[in-house]
Amino acid sequence: MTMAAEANFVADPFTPEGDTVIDCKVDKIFYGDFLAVRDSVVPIEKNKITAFIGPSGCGKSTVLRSLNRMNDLINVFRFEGSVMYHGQDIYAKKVDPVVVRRYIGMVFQQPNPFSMSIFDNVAFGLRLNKYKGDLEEKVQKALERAALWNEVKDKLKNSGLSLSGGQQQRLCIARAIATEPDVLLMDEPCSALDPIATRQVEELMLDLRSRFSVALVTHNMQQATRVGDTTAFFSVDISKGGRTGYLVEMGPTAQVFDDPQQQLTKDYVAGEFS
Ligand SMILES: Nc1ncnc2c1ncn2[C@@H]1O[C@H](COP(=O)(O)OP(=O)(O)OP(=O)(O)O)[C@@H](O)[C@H]1O
Repeated sequence: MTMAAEANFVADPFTPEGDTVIDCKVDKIFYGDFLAVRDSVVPIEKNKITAFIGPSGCGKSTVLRSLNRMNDLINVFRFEGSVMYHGQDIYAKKVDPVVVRRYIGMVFQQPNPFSMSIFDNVAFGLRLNKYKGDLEEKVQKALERAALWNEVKDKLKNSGLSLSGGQQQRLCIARAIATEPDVLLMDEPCSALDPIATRQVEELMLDLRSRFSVALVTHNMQQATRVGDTTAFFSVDISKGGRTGYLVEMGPTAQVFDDPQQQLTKDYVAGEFS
């Protein structure tokens, strides 16, 4: 693809075969005057893992964080387009972003347990939501689903910060799923973990897929092929002197990696640029 073509390029929209939970259409995303992402249609499918890949600065995290209005916390952020969650526009005026995040939860790059006990970490969102049922049962279930229960069941009163990095990330996943969100956004959840902990979190993602729909930002192409059902490849358009991210290609992971439709995707998955 030539630079001139790249400047006007808009990816063919990907139409999944199954149900979608989020239909995201980015026209433009700005930070102040800076156009960070343009023209990207990114559906998130039900009970699948959608991996976002692409070179640094192409807007993967920006798009991911737009899916639950996490970027609203940045005052120069501006979103033009629509994010429909089960048909409801999450950017509509009457919508409370705190409620959006109850349905669309988030796990961050650095494990960030709160400075409180393992139990209280997992119970945090439930208490916030004034959960009236059996808290202990809920906490146990979330820790079991996060594949952490057996390692922590005898030390639930210990600080979450006393756990290893991989355990801390699974604790954060338990905290995120305890309130039973519908969608989990994961922003490079393994980048601070060693290979063994990474494997555990990847297996966990594959398990969680039966209950949740997952959107995952990853730098690691092998990770996208191991866990991604669908892959969205973004690139950065530098042709007009800016650095604007845009979607190049989206489809079933096997197709994006083995039979990419765009030359840019071919080069990227072949490791010819990063
Ligand atoms: N809070 C912010 N204020 C201003 N610009 C920002 C902000 N966050 C991100 N950007 C810019 O938006 C662009 C996209 O950033 P983003 O973090 O979404 O990319 P990314 O593909 O996730 O990158 P990486 O792989 O390096 O994490 C970059 O040029 C970045 O500098």
